[in-house]
Amino acid sequence: MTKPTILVTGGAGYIGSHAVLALHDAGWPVVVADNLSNGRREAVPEGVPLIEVDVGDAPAMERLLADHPITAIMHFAGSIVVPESVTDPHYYYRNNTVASHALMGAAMKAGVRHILFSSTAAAYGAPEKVPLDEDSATRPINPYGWSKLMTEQMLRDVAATGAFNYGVLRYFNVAGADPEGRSGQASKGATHLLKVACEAAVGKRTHVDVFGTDYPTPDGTCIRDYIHVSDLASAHVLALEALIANPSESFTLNCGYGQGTSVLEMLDALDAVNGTPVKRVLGERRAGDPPQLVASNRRLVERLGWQPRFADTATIIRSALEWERRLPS
Ligand SMILES: NC(=O)c1ccc[n+]([C@@H]2O[C@H](COP(=O)([O-])OP(=O)(O)OC[C@H]3O[C@@H](n4cnc5c(N)ncnc54)[C@H](O)[C@@H]3O)[C@@H](O)[C@H]2O)c1
Ligand SMILES: O=c1ccn([C@@H]2O[C@H](COP(=O)(O)OP(=O)(O)O[C@H]3O[C@H](CO)[C@@H](O)[C@H](O)[C@H]3O)[C@@H](O)[C@H]2O)c(=O)[nH]1
Repeated sequence: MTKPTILVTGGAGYIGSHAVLALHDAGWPVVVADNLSNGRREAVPEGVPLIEVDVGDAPAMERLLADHPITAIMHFAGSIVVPESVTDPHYYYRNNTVASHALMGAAMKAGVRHILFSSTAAAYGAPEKVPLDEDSATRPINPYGWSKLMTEQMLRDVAATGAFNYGVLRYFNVAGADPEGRSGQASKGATHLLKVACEAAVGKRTHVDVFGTDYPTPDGTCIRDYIHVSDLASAHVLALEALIANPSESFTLNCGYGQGTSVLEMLDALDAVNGTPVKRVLGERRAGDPPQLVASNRRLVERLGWQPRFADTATIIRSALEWERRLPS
């Protein structure tokens, strides 16, 4: 039986492109909507239509949804850098919350039945204890987290009217690259720890700054739960199948492995994989960083039957490093 067509917003970006690969590999017809503000045309596989459009442009999205028979939307498009959200909150609310509102309106007009949304561990703020389950308090400490949490709330309220069902996936720190080398993180001026560290490891940067060494953690640096992007992509395919199979049910699920790694542990692990140490410069804290974020993934595993394949930190690092070596400067 032919599978229904899925619209992937932000499908030319890092995580979205891996979801497109996972969908494509599993035989789902896909259409990508991306304004290429941080995405790359080459990240979209041949044969997958890429429509260059801003998801906040409601009339344009209505036209797109009239032109393509879309059953479900995976909504990745948005702005992603926590400290940037602190310096330019207005932009973050516009590109994340307001644009999602516009997309939702277009989806309702077109009768789209399912929406899967990229949310974030930043919704939990600076939790006192980890691991975090989905019922943990949501008190963001930066505008990025709020911009996503507000979108979650809109989805919840609109879905309650019966317009569609939704899945909210709260990703913890996404890292690594497609094991087959077809995609990876490629944006210029990247700020994510492993990406920056891999750039330093292959000589594209001189060093890695360690932002803060006085956090209340064992080695003083922030702890995060790094999840391989391809394991996250497979969670998306399972979540999509669940939304379609149970149209009256919506869900919110953490996506992480439940293992915390500090900044220094990550850099040590990279040095071990790479064989030569990357220069570290210990510095001040960065704005908006919570000390630790670690997921409980019990609900994701139980509800979707998710089985991660790349949870080993060295595996994540190896894939990121291989991708970085092949990526032109
Ligand atoms: N990377 C992480 O660790 C992480 C963690 C939690 C949540 N997320 C969320 O996952 C999603 C994807 O993140 P990513 O890391 O792949 O980032 P990315 O920047 O690589 O991908 C985002 C894509 O969306 C596009 N885009 C941005 N604004 C748009 C708009 N208004 N209209 C159309 N396209 C637009 C960009 O061009 C880009 O291709 C984001 O919503 C992000 O908030 C990421
Ligand atoms: O050059 C760097 C970059 C980062 N860090 C630290 O490394 C940790 C992780 O930072 P980063 O990789 O930038 O990710 P986060 O700020 O934790 O945010 C990511 O992870 C969140 C979920 O936890 C997502 O919501 C965000 O979109 C995504 O950018 C933080 O303690 C940073 O201070 C450094 O010390 N040096």
